[in-house]
Amino acid sequence: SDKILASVAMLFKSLVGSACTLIGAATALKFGTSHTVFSVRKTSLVEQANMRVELLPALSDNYMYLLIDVDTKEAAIVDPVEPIKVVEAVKKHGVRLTTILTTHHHWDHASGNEKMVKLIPGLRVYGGDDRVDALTKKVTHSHNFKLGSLNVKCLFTPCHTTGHICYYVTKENSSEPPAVFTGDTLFVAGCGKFFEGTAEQMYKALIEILGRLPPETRVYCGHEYTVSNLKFARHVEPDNEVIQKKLAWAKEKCSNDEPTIPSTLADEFTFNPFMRVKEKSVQDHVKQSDPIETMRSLRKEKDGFRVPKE
Ligand SMILES: C[C@@H](O)C(=O)SC[C@H](NC(=O)CC[C@H](N)C(=O)O)C(=O)NCC(=O)O
Repeated sequence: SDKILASVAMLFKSLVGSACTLIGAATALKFGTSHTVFSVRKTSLVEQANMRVELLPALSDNYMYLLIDVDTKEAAIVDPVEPIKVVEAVKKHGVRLTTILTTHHHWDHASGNEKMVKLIPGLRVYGGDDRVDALTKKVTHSHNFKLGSLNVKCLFTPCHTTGHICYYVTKENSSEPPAVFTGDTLFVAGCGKFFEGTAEQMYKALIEILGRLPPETRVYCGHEYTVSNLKFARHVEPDNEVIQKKLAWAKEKCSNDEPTIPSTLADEFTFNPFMRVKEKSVQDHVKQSDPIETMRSLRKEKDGFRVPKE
């Protein structure tokens, strides 16, 4: 069952450790031995007149997102790895869930799809990869569809996985910020590992696709990695005060088991080293002068980076 799956995942991740998990230990519940500690992260709601996004923490550091079109009460769920939590949220909001938006095929994002379609038959399951469970609609770059009165545009961002899709959500004639669900392509202050792709692809995804969306676009990513990502960002740019401030803010959020999400694209360009590969300070750190080589070197360095405990 998904409860057993979630428990195994949490046990695994608690042994490995993740930034927020460790910081949240002060308010954490303890399960099993004294070595397996994880926090109970809070849900939170981002409310706009046109759309609502409920952040649903899942496993130890994943996020699922319930996206609601306020006008029609139609909803979509992004990466529903814990289906029971999703059904509860759908009931709480009194919305009609029609759609699953899958960012990529990894189990911690897509393994809830089968159960989700059993619980709510008829769901449309979007994704960009044949490996996505219960897929009903395989999409490619720039595929557009409606969720009630909202427009959803699929952005193909291969690298973490070959079929990764980000979902960009807008509402016509709205002055409110759009949203982008970035899965494991873009994290707050970081990016996904290049499991199935290259630095060239991640450069295209971060700088040429996501980076060209409106700067005010809200970024909803797949994991709560902000604190550990910012510690790496600080290592890359020790003199960047924006990073220091954002890290202090993120630590505070995590110690209260609150999310550091959403961020905005404009903000990412100020503290995310992988979005700052054109900056001299970042290039100097990795002794490169080309943005793509900088991306490659940064990723290699972060893969071996030991996150300081403080
Ligand atoms: C297979 C699936 O679990 C993932 O790809 S998760 C995303 C991946 N996370 C990790 O490797 C876990 C370590 C992580 N650094 C942490 O802070 O806990 C990933 O792409 N991470 C990005 C990174 O920069 O490490």
